Amino acid sequence: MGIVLGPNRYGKAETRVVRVVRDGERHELRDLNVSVALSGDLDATHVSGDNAGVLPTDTQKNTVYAFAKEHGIDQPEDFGLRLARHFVATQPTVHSARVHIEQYGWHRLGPHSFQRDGAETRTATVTVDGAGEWVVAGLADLVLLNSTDSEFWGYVKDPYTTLPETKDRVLATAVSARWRFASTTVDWAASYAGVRAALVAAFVETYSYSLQQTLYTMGRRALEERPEVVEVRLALPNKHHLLVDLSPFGLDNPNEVFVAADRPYGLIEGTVRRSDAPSYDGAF
Ligand SMILES: O=c1[nH]c(=O)c2[nH]c(=O)[nH]c2[nH]1
Repeated sequence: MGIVLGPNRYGKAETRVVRVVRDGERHELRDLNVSVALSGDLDATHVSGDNAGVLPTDTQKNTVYAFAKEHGIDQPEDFGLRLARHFVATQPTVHSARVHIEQYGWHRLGPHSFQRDGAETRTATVTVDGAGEWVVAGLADLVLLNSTDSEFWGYVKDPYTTLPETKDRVLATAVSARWRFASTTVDWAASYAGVRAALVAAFVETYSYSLQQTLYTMGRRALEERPEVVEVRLALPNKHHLLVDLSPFGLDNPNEVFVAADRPYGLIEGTVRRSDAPSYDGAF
């Protein structure tokens, strides 16, 4: 009984590309997850390890980033067609290219501020104990992004530091916030809307030198605008957007094409509270 190679394909899956179009103050944002799968005359690499016909998946990923810069991203169908045609037209061994794209929706909060569609959750935690009644409201997975007005520099450099300083970066986070009330007689709906609006406004309006600074301004603004709230606890993952080096392809990249890295990520956590209202861990 003989053994033969059956159907096969290969490619780079889930290239996360974020394209910012900078039209002066007003930016546009495209956020895609691109998966490429190529097939054709690829028996040799499987059967004997001869890679002469293999376009590396790393090259496929680079092509996604380079095309995002050179041609921009308008409709995902057009972007997919451009990529798929390119692989089939330029690689003699590739007879079929399948490009699957997920586009994440964002809506505008300001000229260069955006909120990811969907995903957001409202939470409520109630505790009744010997010390009293406590209500903590919150939200999770509120994904926000500023495509400019964020710097990060002046930090410690030790022998293991490689991070370049930046005067202009993308700042993005998935806000997890929980806030404690002074009493149990509150207009919960109005309060929730007010705290949420304060958190979002502070994120959008803060010119940021660190996510830590943004965290503090968010908590502070919620407390300033909502007297019924005494303590805000925030957890802000730094959803890193890393600038892609397009110079090997003769392309510049003035903060336009980014890798949206999912892990590892910085996690910035902090409490902002009224000085006359001590934290009460039992409520959270
Ligand atoms: O806003 C930031 N805070 C940090 O502490 C940090 N660390 C890092 O690598 N990048 C960032 N960004």
